[in-house]
Amino acid sequence: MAAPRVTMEVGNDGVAIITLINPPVNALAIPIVAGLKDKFEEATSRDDVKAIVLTGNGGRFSGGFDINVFQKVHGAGDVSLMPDVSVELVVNLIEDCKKPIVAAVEGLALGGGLELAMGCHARIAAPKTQLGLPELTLGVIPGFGGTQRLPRLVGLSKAIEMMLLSKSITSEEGWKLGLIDAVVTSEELLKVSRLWALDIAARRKPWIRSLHRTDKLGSLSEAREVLKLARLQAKKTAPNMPQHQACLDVIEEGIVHGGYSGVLKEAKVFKELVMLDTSRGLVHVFFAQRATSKVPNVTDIGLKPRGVRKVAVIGGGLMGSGIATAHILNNIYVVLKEVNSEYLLKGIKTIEANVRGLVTRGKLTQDKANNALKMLKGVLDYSEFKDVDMVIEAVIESVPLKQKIFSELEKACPPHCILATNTSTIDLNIVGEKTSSQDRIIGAHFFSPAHVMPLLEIVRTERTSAQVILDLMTVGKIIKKVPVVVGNCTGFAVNRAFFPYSQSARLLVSLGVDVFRIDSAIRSFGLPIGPFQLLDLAGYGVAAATSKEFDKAFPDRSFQSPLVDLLLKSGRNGKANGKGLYTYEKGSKPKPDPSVLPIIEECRRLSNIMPGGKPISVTEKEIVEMILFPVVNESCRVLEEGIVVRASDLDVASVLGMSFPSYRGGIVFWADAVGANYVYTSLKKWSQLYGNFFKPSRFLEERATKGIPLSAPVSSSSTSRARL
Ligand SMILES: C[C@H](O)CC(=O)SCCNC(=O)CCNC(=O)[C@H](O)C(C)(C)COP(=O)(O)OP(=O)(O)OC[C@H]1O[C@@H](n2cnc3c(N)ncnc32)[C@H](O)[C@@H]1OP(=O)(O)O
Repeated sequence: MAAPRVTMEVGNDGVAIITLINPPVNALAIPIVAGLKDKFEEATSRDDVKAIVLTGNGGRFSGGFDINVFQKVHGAGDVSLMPDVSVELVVNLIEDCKKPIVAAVEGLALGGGLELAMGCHARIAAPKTQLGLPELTLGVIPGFGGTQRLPRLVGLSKAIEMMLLSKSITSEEGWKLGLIDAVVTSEELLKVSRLWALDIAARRKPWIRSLHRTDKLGSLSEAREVLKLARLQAKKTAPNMPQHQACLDVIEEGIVHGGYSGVLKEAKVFKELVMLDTSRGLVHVFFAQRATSKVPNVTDIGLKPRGVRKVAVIGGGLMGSGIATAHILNNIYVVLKEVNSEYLLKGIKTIEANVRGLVTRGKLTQDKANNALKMLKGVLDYSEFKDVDMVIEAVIESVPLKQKIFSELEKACPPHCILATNTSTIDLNIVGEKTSSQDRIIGAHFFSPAHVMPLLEIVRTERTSAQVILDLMTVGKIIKKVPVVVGNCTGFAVNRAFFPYSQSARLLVSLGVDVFRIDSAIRSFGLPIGPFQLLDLAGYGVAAATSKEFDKAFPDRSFQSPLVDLLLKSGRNGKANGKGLYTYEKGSKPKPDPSVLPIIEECRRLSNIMPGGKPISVTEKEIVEMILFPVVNESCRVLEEGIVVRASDLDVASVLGMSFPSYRGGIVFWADAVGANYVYTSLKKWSQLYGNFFKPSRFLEERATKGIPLSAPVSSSSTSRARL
């Protein structure tokens, strides 16, 4: 790939076109920043240049500052690696330039890209250009003046919404708001921008420096009221993320003391934030998520994905209907098969409700909803299966039933058809045992609700063909999931790594720790709900069934708690029947139910593991560690066995599948930040006190004692090649 560069061409009309070239998104890498400074200096000093247009090569203006530099800053612990762009380039060379500068934007202008454009004196955009300041998702705030210029261009409330929610808008919306001066076709973009720049030079159009504007900010008291509300909101929605409050503080500085003062404070706060663990975690997740697209021997062997136009889903239960919804929403024709018309109707109704729910929440237009529902057909037999490209089986977890379905599918579907199962625990080799199509059998493990949760765990066996894996990865992306390819074992990567999560929580209860204190400690750590509220949500039947699978697969380290059985015996089934560890009333948050306390006492009596018969005393931090370190321990086994391609895949899977806080970078990244040796010594201590459940794995012990990070690659000789 050619080196990143900035070019300049001066036309006969006296307009210099400065172009960013750094495919694929024209990220503002250090050489690009240096190139921009050079070209703007040159254009300013040249007598033959009357005006300047700034644009990006290849149909994309810019995806923002080069996020690789953040990683370098994190690695070196040296913030001085960040160049001064905000004052030196955007204020001094662009906004204060004595020649007019117009940004010609197309495709996307995000982060630092949009900030460069806002420093220009006008912005012309091609249709549907994506405009946004998503820096908060990386743990920082906009750092090239965005916190100051965006409120001045679109108004304070809209700017806060765009920055705090990292929500981008289209160029059409941007034009209505005043961020964009004109929307023109892609073909006309440069022509119109050149003329616009010349018009500014000739004073036929206004020469506007965004930082100097105040007309959209409202009065000081109005602005303070908007900021106060935003602070309260951010406290609720992002309690553990410092960048939200920091962003509002910096905006306020500019409103009170003027835009330039805001720019200076922004640069200072940006440098503080980029060094925090929040930014380290979020930047790690950004790259980790993109790395999941690279699967050795699948995406690097020249295969081309085959189109998947028609998909059959077997089973219209909660999972099946969610999976069908995800496909029809993205224009893929779905045949939903059920065993009788009653179940089929129920499945179709669930899909309709899923789609309607998105319309009610403003996430889908009525038109798109109608079109999506047209892509669905319910059937009771296999006659429609003759031309499907993929089948996803989503029936109950029964081996004989799944085996029967797969041997029927082999006959009913065309030979190219992908045969996928949504099983969350059963070995895929067993599912496909009665077929001779092992190369087409693959796991498509969705997380509930399947049309909302972003993770798609793609499970391959040693016989699944690379083409089939690639095709499912491609469909996964089309239906807006993040596909993570994993190996075949009980629970695959996510449920396998996280099975100790609910078990350790139940073990703590048997040791005398309060159920609701455990949930609260886990919430404060950053998961949206604690393990017991999750248990209520999933239903006790599911919990009992999955526990059995893990007891069977890992008897040496599985903790068998009597809690779920006792709850079931008392007529409780969690949220589903409104009777769980919490009470559920319409319109109010779940409340701890004090009437479960006798059941918990009975559970402790039956477990009989409290040392000396007395509850153990633990801090909140110990609660979190006693629940999550066993997850780290199992993750180590997942890594050692080669169930995932790389450690960061498990980070992404934990964030997207288990809602592990993204700002902690995922389960393995977090464990490395805490320190493998600390995790190891803690587990060792607890295993001596409370038994084998906590016993450190060989992999953890080795890495901890040798001082090797858990995320460091596993040598191929120690990985079971059969899995990946
Ligand atoms: C000081 C400033 O205020 C700070 C900043 O500007 S921070 C940066 C703010 N910008 C962002 O957060 C945008 C991040 N990028 C994205 O959201 C998406 O990549 C996108 C919408 C631009 C494009 O999405 P899509 O077309 O799906 O491509 P995607 O696979 O994500 O990215 C393509 C490649 O570009 C890279 N890339 C994208 N944006 C990048 C950036 N800002 N810096 C470095 N690399 C970037 C990706 O890592 C990926 O690399 P790979 O092919 O080696 O894996």
